[in-house]
Amino acid sequence: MMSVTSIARNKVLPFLRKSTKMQSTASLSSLVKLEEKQGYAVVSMQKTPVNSLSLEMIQALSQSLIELEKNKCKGIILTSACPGIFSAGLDIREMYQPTDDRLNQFWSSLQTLWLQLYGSKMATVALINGHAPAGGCLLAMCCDSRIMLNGKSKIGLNETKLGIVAPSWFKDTFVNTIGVRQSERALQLGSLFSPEEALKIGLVDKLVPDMETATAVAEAELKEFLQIPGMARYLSKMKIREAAIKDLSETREADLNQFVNFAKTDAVQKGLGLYLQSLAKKN
Ligand SMILES: CCCCC/C=C\C/C=C\CC/C=C/CC(=O)SCCNC(=O)CCNC(=O)[C@H](O)C(C)(C)COP(=O)(O)OP(=O)(O)OC[C@H]1O[C@@H](n2cnc3c(N)ncnc32)[C@H](O)[C@@H]1OP(=O)(O)O
Repeated sequence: MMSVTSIARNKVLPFLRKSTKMQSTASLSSLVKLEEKQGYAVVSMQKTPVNSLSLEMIQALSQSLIELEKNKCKGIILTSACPGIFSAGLDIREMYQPTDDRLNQFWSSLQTLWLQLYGSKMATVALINGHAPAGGCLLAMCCDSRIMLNGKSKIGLNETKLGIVAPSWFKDTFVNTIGVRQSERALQLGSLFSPEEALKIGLVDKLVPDMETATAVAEAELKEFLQIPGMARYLSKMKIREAAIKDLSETREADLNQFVNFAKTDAVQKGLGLYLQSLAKKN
């Protein structure tokens, strides 16, 4: 007879059967630092300067989650070692003038990472210690709780500002976090929120004034989640998330084709080129 655990796993984790070509652990460890603490781990993204999510970075995060779950880790704090930046989101250079093979691997790896983190059995807290636009915001929203450092940083799904569209599973994650009306408005406008605004709409759960407080608050938050019986906590989380997870699990190929076709259109390529130029001009 199947246990509750295996039923849950079969129901929401079918993506784990699909393997993507992974880099060796050694070559990925320079991008993500894992610090094991008592009963949990701190996962620090350390791809300078802005933790952009390149193919290698996405795979490094995926690999870290696989290893932590294999080691029966119960919870993580996801944060950044890059000053002032949580993550600048997807590496725009991966989408600009790409080769077909790399673009396919890039998107497929991102799908896998989302399925892993959004559907993780571990308790997950994002310590957002800097900017978190687009894919950076997505990573944070995959966690169970978000603690953000107060200050000048911004968080949100700003895709439309780049002339691109957040895919359905980004939208689903957003809606599950802040609700339909706020998502509809913010997705269209590509809104980036200050920490205070993000707190007000429920995009983050707590603000902290400095890093020392941030670490203590993130640890306390994680411990609160870990005090709940693990299976009850996980299955409750899945009640909210499983429809979105099932949807992407069943439509990965179509979602990949839609992304690749969309990303390669002249309009998108032109928009991404101009956006990259505008980032470079800043410096
Ligand atoms: C029709 C139906 C369609 C259905 C839909 C189908 C498919 C969907 C298709 C597409 C969806 C794709 C989804 C994308 C989500 C994303 O994540 S897109 C990325 C969005 N990210 C951003 O807009 C952030 C851009 N960066 C910044 O705003 C700033 O860099 C910062 C994060 C606020 C930090 O500022 P700071 O001043 O500290 O640093 P710099 O700006 O000087 O940057 C340093 C350095 O890093 C480079 N860089 C920054 N961000 C990125 C990035 N995201 N990717 C790659 N490179 C980045 C920047 O260019 C600088 O480089 P340098 O000049 O060489 O030093």
